[in-house]
Amino acid sequence: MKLSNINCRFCFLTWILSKTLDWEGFQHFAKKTEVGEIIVRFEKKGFKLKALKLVQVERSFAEKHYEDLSSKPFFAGLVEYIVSGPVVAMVWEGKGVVLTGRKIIGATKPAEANPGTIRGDYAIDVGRNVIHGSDSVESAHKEIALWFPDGVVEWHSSLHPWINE
Ligand SMILES: Nc1ncnc2c1ncn2[C@@H]1O[C@H](COP(=O)(O)OP(=O)(O)OP(=O)(O)O)[C@@H](O)[C@H]1O
Repeated sequence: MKLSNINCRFCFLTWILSKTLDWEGFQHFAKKTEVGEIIVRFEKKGFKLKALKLVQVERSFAEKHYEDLSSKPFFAGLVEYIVSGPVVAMVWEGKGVVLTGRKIIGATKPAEANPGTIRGDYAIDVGRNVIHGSDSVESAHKEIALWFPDGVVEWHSSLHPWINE
């Protein structure tokens, strides 16, 4: 499936980071933060899941993903965090999903994130803020191409007319 088939005005890439190094740790994290619960937040809103995978990210891949932040003092720690365990990468589609998705995720600093947002509910430290979301349609295009080079899944939801005007 070619990315050009997607209306990327509505594309959004997000992932959930594990907190510890091993799989057991990830399961603990998943239990603590309920990865499924996080997915449900996007589903309940009415967004459509277009791709999902669990991956152990290579350091070079993490550096590529965060290349725009390479001059930041926290860059090394950020890369360390993302490679420290498996990552759940997802593509969500829907009207305004980039903007709304970032509201669902909450402010970068969990202390400033409202309760009810993912970071407000599941995180404390900025360097462990659990989840990432593309900050613009342009970066969503870039990130989807990086994370899902084979494309995403095109499917039709029977709920579409009940959610969208
Ligand atoms: N001062 C900081 N100290 C440690 N880590 C930070 C700091 N600022 C940002 N980060 C980490 O770098 C990530 C990317 O920072 P950015 O400024 O792009 O924030 P963001 O757009 O809210 O986050 P994201 O792109 O991950 O959704 C943040 O999500 C956070 O994990």
